[in-house]
Amino acid sequence: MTLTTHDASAPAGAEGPRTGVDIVGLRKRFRAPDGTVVAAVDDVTLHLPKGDFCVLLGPSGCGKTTLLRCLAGLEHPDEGRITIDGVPVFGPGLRTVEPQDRPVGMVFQSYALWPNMTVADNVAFPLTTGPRRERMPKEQIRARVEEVLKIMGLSSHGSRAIGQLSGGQQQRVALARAIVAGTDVVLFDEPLSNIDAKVREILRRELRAMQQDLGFTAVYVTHDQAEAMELADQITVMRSGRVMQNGSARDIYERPRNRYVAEFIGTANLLPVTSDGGDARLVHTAVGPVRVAGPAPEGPAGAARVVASRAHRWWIDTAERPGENAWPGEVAAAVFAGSHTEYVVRIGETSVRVWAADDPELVPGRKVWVGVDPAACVVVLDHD
Ligand SMILES: Nc1ncnc2c1ncn2[C@@H]1O[C@H](COP(=O)(O)OP(=O)(O)OP(=O)(O)O)[C@@H](O)[C@H]1O
Repeated sequence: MTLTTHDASAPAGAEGPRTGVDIVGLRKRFRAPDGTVVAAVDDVTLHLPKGDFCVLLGPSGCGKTTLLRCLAGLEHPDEGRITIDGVPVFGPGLRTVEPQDRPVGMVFQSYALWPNMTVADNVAFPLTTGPRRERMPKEQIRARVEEVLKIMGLSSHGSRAIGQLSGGQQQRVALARAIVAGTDVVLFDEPLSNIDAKVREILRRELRAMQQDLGFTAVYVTHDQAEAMELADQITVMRSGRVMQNGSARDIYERPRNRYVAEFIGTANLLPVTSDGGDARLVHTAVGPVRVAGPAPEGPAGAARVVASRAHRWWIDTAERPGENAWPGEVAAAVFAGSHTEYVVRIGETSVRVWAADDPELVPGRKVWVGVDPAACVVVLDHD
């Protein structure tokens, strides 16, 4: 990465082969104080394409930070291989490459800035320490620091002390420091979670624009699905150290692989499949047959499956509307959520959630018809 903006007119291949980050069979276990062993990263194989914004997403404890720290060299994996932009940094028979020698920048949740140094000195730090020390003359460092401070909107703050900045500004300094050395990969560990909601939104948009402009590969850890959806070219959903699904935000949202992914991202109705019958596109559930779309799900024959559909793809009507994927029901609850109202509707013993425009007639006890577009119904595995 250079600190000029990305030249979209450059001929294909002018930047060399597209590599990015390759992780193969990576494992990292920890021993807890009580002696139990935790598989924080459990046989992870993953390709993070060069120039993409890749998000590692999952609940607390799923291993996303440990995986990121393995990439940074801050954690020593037990097994596997890591290659960053064609450079093997960890693998069998390989001398482990130390964090400062890896071609990565890193931004932490806690900013990790030097409080006694000025903004400019913090940003210059990666250029004045480690192996680059001899290579860059002072004047060039000053010019480079000015360039990144400008990108981050901090041009007039170079001589300030860190303590004189707001949280959002401090994180901008940390971002500037991560990109100053021109590394092609920048690792982010929940960088916006200490920043208040409004500033977080702005920084998120700026970060995405800056990443696209400069063209670096971003690997970004978060537990916030909205943040993941907004930022990512590729989302990796993790659970208990393992990758549950890897794909674009749209893939993950519209074609979740299993119940876990469907429930972790967005609001889904999950109807257990009681039998497939003969037609892969018409499955049987407790509410009756459901017409579904999409490819047949992976997994062994006979594995438990559920039909997943998003709450906003359902409709609700006080008029009778019999037909395919339509059922009579009764409103059990209505919760006003601003942009929509969530109606909980009982269909026999089963409850579904329907997100629809607020309607004062739809009160608990009201008889209604609900239904869902078959194109919005996919069959997914009930378990991992
Ligand atoms: N140094 C350590 N010693 C022992 N166990 C650890 C250590 N670091 C992480 N773990 C355990 O490994 C698992 C994964 O932790 P990790 O911090 O990678 O998860 P995470 O998904 O990033 O969670 P969070 O969002 O809370 O940071 C957890 O069970 C955690 O308790």
